[in-house]
Amino acid sequence: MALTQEQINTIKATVPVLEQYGGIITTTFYKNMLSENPELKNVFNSANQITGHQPRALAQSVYAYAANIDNLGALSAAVENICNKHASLYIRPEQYNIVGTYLLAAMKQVLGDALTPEIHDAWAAAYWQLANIMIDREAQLYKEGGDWTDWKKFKIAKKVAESAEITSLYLEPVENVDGKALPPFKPGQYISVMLDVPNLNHQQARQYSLSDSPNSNYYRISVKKESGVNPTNPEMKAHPGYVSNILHDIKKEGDVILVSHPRGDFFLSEQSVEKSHPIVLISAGVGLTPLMSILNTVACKKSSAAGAAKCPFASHAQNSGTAAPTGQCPFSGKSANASTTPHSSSSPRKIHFIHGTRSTEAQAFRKHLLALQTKTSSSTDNESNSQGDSDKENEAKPRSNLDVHVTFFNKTPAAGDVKGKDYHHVGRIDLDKLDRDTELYLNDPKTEYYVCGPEGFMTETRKKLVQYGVDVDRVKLELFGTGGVPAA
Ligand SMILES: NC(=O)C1=CN([C@@H]2O[C@H](COP(=O)(O)OP(=O)(O)OC[C@H]3O[C@@H](n4cnc5c(N)ncnc54)[C@H](OP(=O)(O)O)[C@@H]3O)[C@@H](O)[C@H]2O)C=CC1
Repeated sequence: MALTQEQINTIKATVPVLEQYGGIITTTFYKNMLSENPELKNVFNSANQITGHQPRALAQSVYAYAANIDNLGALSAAVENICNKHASLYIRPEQYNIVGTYLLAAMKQVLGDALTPEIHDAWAAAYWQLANIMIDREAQLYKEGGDWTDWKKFKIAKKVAESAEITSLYLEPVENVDGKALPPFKPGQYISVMLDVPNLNHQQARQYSLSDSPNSNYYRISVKKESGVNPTNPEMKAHPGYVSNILHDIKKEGDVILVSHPRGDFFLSEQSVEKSHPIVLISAGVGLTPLMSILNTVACKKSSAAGAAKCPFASHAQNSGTAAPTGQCPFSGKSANASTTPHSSSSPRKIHFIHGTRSTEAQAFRKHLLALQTKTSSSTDNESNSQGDSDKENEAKPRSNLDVHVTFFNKTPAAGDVKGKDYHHVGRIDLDKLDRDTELYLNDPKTEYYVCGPEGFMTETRKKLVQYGVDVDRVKLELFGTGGVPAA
């Protein structure tokens, strides 16, 4: 039911209180709810409880809700982000009862008599207004997921080290009994992975971006091993990294884990895959994972349009070792031989992959990225290249209607790294160091920018692009770690 004007006024009047006490309220809320409902510890991220990230993110969301209570449209992107995350955790409508009860009780506990019955009732109505919007959206997402309605068992078919700290896991469904292909996903989306965490005596779920283009046989995630925790040492409780360390150190090829349906509101749309405007993919650290999926998907699509017999770019064709799908452009599900895009005769589509890392050894997918750049560079179209790639990589060289350009920022290049090849700029990513027209494609009013990495990096990058004159709608940030509400 819609709020009355009086309730809206009451909620708005509490904005300054939330600014001051929001963090204490949400910390109290999580503490009480999780101690009295321990089964919910499987759902909430324990590391984020310890670091305080989760209460902070919720406080930020509650504050944003109150501030926009008379302009809910301003929250739709954040709501979509959170609903996708909820759906990837199989949150159910009945869990909204528990959350609502404990949230209002925490307000009472922290604010005492200042929470008058009138304010309490206004907040109860506001809570259920939002909860119902979210329950409806999540029901829709579950429906779109078809018969995949709960966690599914997947086997770790293969583990591949991509850098000193990032390892890819190729996940194949165990229960694919009816021979159905894996449902496709949109490049940029993530799955949740659920594991037992022996230290905590409960399960934990984490979201990981899918890092390869969609295909019918497996999902690939590429996981950074978060430092500072030893999953076999029960003393090491107060540090993030429970799940990533188990995936790196304990889970082996052949082991089975639980996986959710792909979700997420950060993706390259099918229309954008088909179009020809430039794309700039900007990542820091392990934030490159969803952008690898976007890159490989566009590369696959373009190679299929150019008539390559099979997709030569994505890992399912190059190095997975898992059952490789044959001759399929997986995003479209059409034969790779079919010339499907309207752009095959136009100039190559430009993609610039800009990536920043702390060091050379932290750089994942470097060989793949450089090979893709060489193979697609417009000047080397179907000619032998001069960068000395392996025979296997040259074998796969398609006719190129794609022009991939790669720029590495590296804070500490290794001895022997060659500037211009192994790295291009020393330091953190700095867009001012790039040419506005030939590297950022600011001269094309349709260029899209996809940004993923630490939150400060994403918001600073967006700010900079907007300063350059880019319309904010063309800058997409992956905000799943922030509940969709980034710091300003
Ligand atoms: N799908 C997704 O949404 C994913 C999101 N992420 C996000 O990526 C982040 C972590 O990635 P991780 O590899 O651990 O990152 P790191 O802490 O290793 O940082 C990676 C690089 O980013 C640089 N960096 C950090 N902050 C900024 C900034 N404000 N401006 C420019 N450069 C910056 C770092 O520089 P320096 O060393 O100087 O700090 C470093 O070179 C997490 O916040 C995670 O939420 C990661 C994976 C997937």
